[in-house]
Amino acid sequence: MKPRADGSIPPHQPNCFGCGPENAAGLGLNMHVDRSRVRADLVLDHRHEGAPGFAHGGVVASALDDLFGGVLVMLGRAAVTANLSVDYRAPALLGHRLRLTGWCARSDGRKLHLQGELHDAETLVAEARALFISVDGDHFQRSGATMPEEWNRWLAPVEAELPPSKPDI
Ligand SMILES: CCCCCCCCCCCCCCCC(=O)SCCNC(=O)CCNC(=O)[C@H](O)C(C)(C)COP(=O)(O)OP(=O)(O)OC[C@H]1O[C@@H](n2cnc3c(N)ncnc32)[C@H](O)[C@@H]1OP(=O)(O)O
Repeated sequence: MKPRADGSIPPHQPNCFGCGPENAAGLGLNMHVDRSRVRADLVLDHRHEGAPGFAHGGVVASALDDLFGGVLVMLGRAAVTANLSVDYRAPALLGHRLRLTGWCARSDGRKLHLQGELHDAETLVAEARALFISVDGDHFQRSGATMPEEWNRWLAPVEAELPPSKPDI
């Protein structure tokens, strides 16, 4: 799996909660590569509500987690979330166009240190840091589900160091 020629990132799989077009309960993220970052717009609605008019914090975390899954596609690394930390800076308002941005801050063997932000126009709504750990095909075989064909090309262990993304572009 890799970004398409136009920079858009294909869904992880059709039923992915974050980006799968066939998941009626999903967030429907459409991600794309912008230089060394991944971006996506997100509009949340009453299905995602916590306090009245505000998005549930877990939904915000899910969106950032799946965005990091888009960074994996950009990097060409199969990995899973080991740790996800979110700082909520302002309420995420339902019906607003929110912008997600994610990038790889650094890597260390199997460890990928990813960072992301959620903005509402100029307002910083949330920022996240995550540790992802590279995995191979055996990790995903544990579910017993059929893997998408294109995942097979991803699922070789990768130990090589990745260059850090550029400081801020
Ligand atoms: C073809 C396309 C394929 C696409 C493929 C893409 C992926 C797929 C996308 C699906 C869409 C994405 C959506 C968003 C991403 C999810 O949502 S992923 C789902 C949520 N995450 C999980 O289910 C992961 C569950 N956890 C695990 O399976 C295992 O704990 C892990 C993370 C694989 C690590 O286990 P392990 O391989 O046995 O490694 P382990 O030796 O424990 O740790 C390795 C190193 O990491 C450190 N470490 C591990 N966990 C932690 C932690 N929580 N905190 C700090 N350090 C830690 C260890 O200390 C160790 O450090 P060193 O001793 O080497 O210095």
